[in-house]
Amino acid sequence: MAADDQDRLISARRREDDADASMRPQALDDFIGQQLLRENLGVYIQAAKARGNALDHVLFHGPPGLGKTTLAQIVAKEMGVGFRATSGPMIARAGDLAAILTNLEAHDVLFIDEIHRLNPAIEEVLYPAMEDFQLDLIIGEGPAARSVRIDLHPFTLVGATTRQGLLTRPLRDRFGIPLQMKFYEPEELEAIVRRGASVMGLEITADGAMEIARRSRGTPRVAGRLLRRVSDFALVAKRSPVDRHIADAALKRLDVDAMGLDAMDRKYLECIAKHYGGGPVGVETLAAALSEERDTLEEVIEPFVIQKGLIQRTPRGRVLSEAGFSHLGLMPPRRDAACGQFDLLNGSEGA
Ligand SMILES: Nc1ncnc2c1ncn2[C@@H]1O[C@H](COP(=O)(O)OP(=O)(O)OP(=O)(O)O)[C@@H](O)[C@H]1O
Ligand SMILES: [Mg+2]
Repeated sequence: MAADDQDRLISARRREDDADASMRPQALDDFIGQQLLRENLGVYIQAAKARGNALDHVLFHGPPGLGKTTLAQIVAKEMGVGFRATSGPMIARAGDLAAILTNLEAHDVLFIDEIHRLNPAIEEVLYPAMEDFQLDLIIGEGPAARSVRIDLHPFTLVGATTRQGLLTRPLRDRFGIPLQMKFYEPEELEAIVRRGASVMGLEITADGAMEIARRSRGTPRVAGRLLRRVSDFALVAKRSPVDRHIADAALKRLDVDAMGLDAMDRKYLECIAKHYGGGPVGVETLAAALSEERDTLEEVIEPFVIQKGLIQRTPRGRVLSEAGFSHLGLMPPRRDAACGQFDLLNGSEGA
């Protein structure tokens, strides 16, 4: 992991700090944004409760910081059941999973974060547990080994992943309710910023909240962090309420640009523009050039810059779009229509 990863607002590494926890909405109705997903989930929960069943297994997938963990907790609260949380890399042995599963009460939610990082041997144990609420365990070793079957209470597995593509097919297929999280609209983030400000007891104007919202990478976690930093600048500068000017000044000092890209995002775009003539360039090459992990590029940086149309992912690698060049203040090179390559006319240094 690169040294400057510590300074990033979001990263591939988990960071559920206390500040995050205090801002978590507690009920489906308090959860802002993801409207369709939220409405559908509400229906499934209501129906499961009406039937007296455990909710079917739910998989949340999408970029970091969009509210997967928050929604998992809300599912348990709305169902009125217990909540147990673990993560893929934390479950080292089949016995660990067995201990967790046998301790669940009827209809409980078991939350497995980073479920794409589950060890394959443990996934095998999970399949019958998810499908038939049964656990098949091998006890003992060698000729004395025998298998035992344990019945489990019906439970709901809630999985979260930033990389749906890395989930094995059999695991993915066992989730009755796969839900994709999307980046948030500025208006939704504005509401989240206002709500956060009121939790913090901070006065903020509508345009101040909107300024932070627009520059939050479509991500509530980023909005929360930017709000806390802006609040620090405002406090020290003795400025209240927080308005657009103080927000803008603070965000500039945090090196967050008008579109919400941070220094690392821009370094990524500049690398493609200046060292690879706008691409195509493979993700491994980029990761090496930037001294970043490939996962960080794919999970954290690329989803947002792709959504913004700044780069395109092609079979031959990443390509900076015209919008990407102009965001960097560079002239987009002329594209050779025949092969879809950029030619290195202006300013680009080439590889
Ligand atoms: N819709 C929302 N409304 C208000 N706050 C939100 C919303 N979604 C997320 N948050 C806040 O954003 C922060 C991050 O959310 P959460 O931890 O649920 O994200 P995540 O998708 O689980 O991220 P990761 O993939 O990194 O685990 C939390 O502080 C949470 O309170
Ligand atoms: Mg999470």
